Amino acid sequence: MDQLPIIDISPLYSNDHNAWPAVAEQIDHACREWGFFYIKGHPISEQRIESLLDHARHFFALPTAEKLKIDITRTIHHRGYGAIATEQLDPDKPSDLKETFDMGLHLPTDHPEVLAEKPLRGPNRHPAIPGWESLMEQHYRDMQALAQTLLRAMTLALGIERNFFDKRFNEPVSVLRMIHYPPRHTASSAEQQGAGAHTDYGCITLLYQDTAGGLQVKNVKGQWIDAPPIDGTFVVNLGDMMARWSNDRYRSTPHRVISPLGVDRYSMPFFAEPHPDTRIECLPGCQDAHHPAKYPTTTCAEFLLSRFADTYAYRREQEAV
Ligand SMILES: O=C(O)CCC(=O)C(=O)O
Ligand SMILES: [Fe+2]
Repeated sequence: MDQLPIIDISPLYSNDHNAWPAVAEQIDHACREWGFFYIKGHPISEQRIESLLDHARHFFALPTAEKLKIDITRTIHHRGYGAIATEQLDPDKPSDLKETFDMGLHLPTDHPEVLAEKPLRGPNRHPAIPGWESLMEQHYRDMQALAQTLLRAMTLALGIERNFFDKRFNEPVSVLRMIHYPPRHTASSAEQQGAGAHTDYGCITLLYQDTAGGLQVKNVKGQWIDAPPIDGTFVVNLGDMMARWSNDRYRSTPHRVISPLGVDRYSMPFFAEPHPDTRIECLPGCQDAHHPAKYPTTTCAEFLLSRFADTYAYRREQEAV
């Protein structure tokens, strides 16, 4: 148990639907054993990734005042720039040494859900970098499609209808994030983590990481193991909402990022989450007389908001007033 599985998902993109069960079985196994795996054979091109990395380097190198024009803490929509130490994923450690850019499904200001001030709904806030907005919006759509392909494969093992997730991921609250981890300069500052130990909140996360390394995953024995960068892959992991949905058949596994020594690190997670009103209740195939439903029903938005409040001090303050 010291190496994460690597799953070739290219059969999911062939016309031969007989090829699906073998991939679905590998995914199901990885979700039960690890809650973490790599995928290769996905349709996101290397050229796309290079372009995203160029844009990320450009954006994070801007003066702080410029980045703060889209400060995430000054909007109710949870989009834009999060400065260093905005998040503290591990409450027992210093705040995270990272800066972030978040975007979601763009809903215009006259959309009924935005007018009604529904949490997590709203317009995106992009920096004024030529080509940025179209690149990011296209990548958001492509990552959403990739996530839904994986979810469709998961339905085979979960014993639910093939379009179960597709129906619930209409107008999703998925988030595409770019992260810059500045280097720590001495080995003695190991306490300072890029991202403190945490589990993800949502359903399924698809992570691109560059070549710097530093991502670690807790295995079932409680040991931290490296999840090193592997060319052409995404790291996939499940979050707490999927653990609840599946009645803990699938694991939401703790992970963290050790700040890189002497180099910058860039990563891009895509957090796939359903429509905010989706009821998160034990899937029919995940309960029986011996395994009753463990968790009360919640909704996607209710659950995510409660978890955000744990991570962001500014959100706790907003809720207190
Ligand atoms: O940057 C990474 O490699 C992981 C980030 C992460 O775990 C998160 O943002 O939830
Ligand atoms: Fe995470």
